[in-house]
Amino acid sequence: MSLDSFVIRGKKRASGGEVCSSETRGSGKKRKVEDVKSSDDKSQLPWKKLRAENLDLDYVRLYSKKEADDLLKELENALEYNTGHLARVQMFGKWIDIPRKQVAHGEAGLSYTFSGNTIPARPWNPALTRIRDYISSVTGFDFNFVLVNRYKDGCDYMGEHKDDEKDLVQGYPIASLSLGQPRDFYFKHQDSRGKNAARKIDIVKLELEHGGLLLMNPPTNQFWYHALPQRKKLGNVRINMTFRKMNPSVCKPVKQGISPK
Ligand SMILES: O=C(O)CCC(=O)C(=O)O
Ligand SMILES: [Fe+2]
Repeated sequence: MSLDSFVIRGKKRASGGEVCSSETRGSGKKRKVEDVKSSDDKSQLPWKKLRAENLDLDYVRLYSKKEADDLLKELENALEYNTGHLARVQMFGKWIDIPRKQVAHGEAGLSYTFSGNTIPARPWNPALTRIRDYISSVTGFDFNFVLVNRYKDGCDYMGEHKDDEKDLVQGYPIASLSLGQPRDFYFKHQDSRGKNAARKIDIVKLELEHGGLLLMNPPTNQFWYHALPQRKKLGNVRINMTFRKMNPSVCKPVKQGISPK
């Protein structure tokens, strides 16, 4: 893969669509991308390293087109997504339907709390287990939880957020595998958000390809927000899986029927 397909340089991309009002654009400056030496312990894959202040990412095209096509098909058949209250989040005190579909799988008893909601892990299925184990073998990190997001087309999106919740093991990478429609993805430093930003720090943009694996290494999620913006002209499905290491719940289960003293 060429460096140019990793770093989004221009405002408009060939695959880009209608510009949405919430879209954020960077300076378009090319950032430094280093090849990781083949002696690196992340296997012999052609990883690309992307660095900025307190941002540390690794990216590789993990699956071939044929492998990624087959996996996407398998997951489309195997996965069922959350509905009802599990498909809602709280934004500025209001409950809204998430603009995509979502489900979590993982070890029994694990759950993920974010934006006012708690998503319980369903058991691992064969496809997710295979993908998890392959990612562990090439990264050297093990994961006990995966959050799956399905974007039916370019209208579905994920807003700016940091994956820094308390139930994540601190100092551990998050491995994000994408299948289907390639989509733009960006990182914005917390000090450079909003009109009254304290600093001006370039946005880091990349394209997440079919079969592409992005490792978000610490301390990235402490300092940088990330988002998958709308691209309304894109019509195809995309599935993203973020493999995570979660702490087992530290809270004791609530006893039913006993009122607090
Ligand atoms: O779909 C994506 O690539 C973004 C996923 C993500 O940021 C998340 O699940 O926290
Ligand atoms: Fe995220």
